[in-house]
Amino acid sequence: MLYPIPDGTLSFKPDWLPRAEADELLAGLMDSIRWETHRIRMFGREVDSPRLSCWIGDPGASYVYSRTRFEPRPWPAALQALRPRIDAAAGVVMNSVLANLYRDGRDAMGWHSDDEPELGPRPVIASLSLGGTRRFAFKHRRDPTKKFALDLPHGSLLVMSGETQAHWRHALPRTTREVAPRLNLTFRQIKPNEPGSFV
Ligand SMILES: O=C(O)CCC(=O)C(=O)O
Ligand SMILES: [Fe+2]
Repeated sequence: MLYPIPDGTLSFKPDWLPRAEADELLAGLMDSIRWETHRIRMFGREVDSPRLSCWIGDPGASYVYSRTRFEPRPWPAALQALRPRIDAAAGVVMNSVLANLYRDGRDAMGWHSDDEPELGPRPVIASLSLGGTRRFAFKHRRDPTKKFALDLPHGSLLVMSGETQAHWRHALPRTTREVAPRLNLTFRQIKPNEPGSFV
């Protein structure tokens, strides 16, 4: 269903993936993804990102993030099987996914927009959440008084499209609450011919 916001397009399905399937996918991906600590640039310094990650995609779908180029790892079978349903829900064909594992409430992601050149203008990003519910926050880029947040439960799908990345930043803040580990998958379409990417 549409989640109305100014200057962007969000669609949110809290129970997109049936419970049993979400449970099975979470367990399978915990084991089959090669989790690593990505290095990111913060205030001009390289630091470990506060989460585990893996860049997965079709050959050639490489991605520059925080000035580091990531070559994609191959799709685990369980994710490969899910691709047609993600594509159908998002209305575009995805060729890559950033997997993030937030081990506890101290793991987080800072404010950013997914506006890298290789995503092209008005990117469609489909975010599937598995595991512990965490709060996902939005803040308008020009008017920080415009802000909101939504809880992303196990099996939910959030699709960000239209002008969302151009006008909003988003973050997954830390929390002091007891939270179960959370696995998030942001499916993307890398455009091989956009400046910034290489094939
Ligand atoms: O974990 C999340 O829900 C957000 C991840 C995210 O923003 C990203 O991968 O770009
Ligand atoms: Fe993001």
